[in-house]
Amino acid sequence: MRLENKVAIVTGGAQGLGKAFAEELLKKGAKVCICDLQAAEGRKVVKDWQQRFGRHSSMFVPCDVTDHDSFQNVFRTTKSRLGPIDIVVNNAGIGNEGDGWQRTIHINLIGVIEGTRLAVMYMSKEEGGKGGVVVNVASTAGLTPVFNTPVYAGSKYGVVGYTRSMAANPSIHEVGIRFTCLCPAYTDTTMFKSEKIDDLKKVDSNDPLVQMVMKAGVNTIEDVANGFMQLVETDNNNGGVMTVTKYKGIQYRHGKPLTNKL
Ligand SMILES: NC(=O)C1=CN([C@@H]2O[C@H](COP(=O)(O)OP(=O)(O)OC[C@H]3O[C@@H](n4cnc5c(N)ncnc54)[C@H](O)[C@@H]3O)[C@@H](O)[C@H]2O)C=CC1
Ligand SMILES: CCCCC/C=C\C=C\C(=O)C/C=C\C/C=C\CCCC(=O)O
Repeated sequence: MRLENKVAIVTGGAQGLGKAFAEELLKKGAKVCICDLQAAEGRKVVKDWQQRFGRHSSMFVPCDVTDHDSFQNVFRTTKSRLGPIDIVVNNAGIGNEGDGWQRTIHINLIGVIEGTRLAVMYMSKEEGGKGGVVVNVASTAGLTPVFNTPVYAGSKYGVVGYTRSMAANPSIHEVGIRFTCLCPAYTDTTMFKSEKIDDLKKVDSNDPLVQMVMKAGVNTIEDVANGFMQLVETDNNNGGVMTVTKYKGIQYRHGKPLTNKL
């Protein structure tokens, strides 16, 4: 897909991976709407982008992806201000495990399903849209057991299964949307830093969590953004599940993408 003048929505785009994904799209000439719970940060980021990429390059809409009306408003506003939507990146995610674990499922899995359904409503050729690509951000925790975060891992397994099943639709050519899944391993963002692995390492470098992180390595944000851009720009990867790990780089999992005909 050529990105010049394409219109993208990135959820959870005020910081971390979502912000980096949006910025890479802007560098290639796309127009981007980021949405996020963090309104002040989101507005600040967009103000900077408008100076660097042009006044009409980007916009921020406050949104909680667990709130249907608020999420639908993002799609409505993006279409009316930037034009028909081509790319949807369902990236917003959290890692609550104890009290509040249900919110992890609501944001990480139900929020992604909600965003994908809205993408189909706005982008499907069967609904008068232009087609395009959906990137659902899961994790390697959606492909391999992670003992310390079972709810988070369960939410991400759900994202992988849901996305692959959407891609397996026999009428995919009429829909005209590629459904893809991005699965990074540990990546150096606020979410990862909140795990305080370095502190844990000082106390006990044999701790099983420390061992797991050391084995997997820690991606830079740029490593993952490179994989993201490859997923978006490659036209024949419907159903593709891409992992990005420090020790093996960018790989497609589950063998070949389900169909390469879109
Ligand atoms: N950092 C890591 O090690 C990895 C992260 N991921 C996934 O990548 C995605 C992005 O994570 P990071 O950038 O690391 O995290 P982050 O915590 O830096 O950024 C997440 C963003 O999502 C927003 N957000 C959270 N809940 C929201 C909601 N209900 N509605 C709208 N926005 C909401 C936050 O305000 C924040 O701006 C997540 O889905 C995460 O699970 C996947 C693998 C590894
Ligand atoms: C309560 C959950 C908080 C965790 C949030 C912090 C970081 C998120 C990281 C991930 O999503 C990645 C998680 C696990 C990776 C696990 C193993 C990597 C193995 C890679 C491989 O097998 O190739």
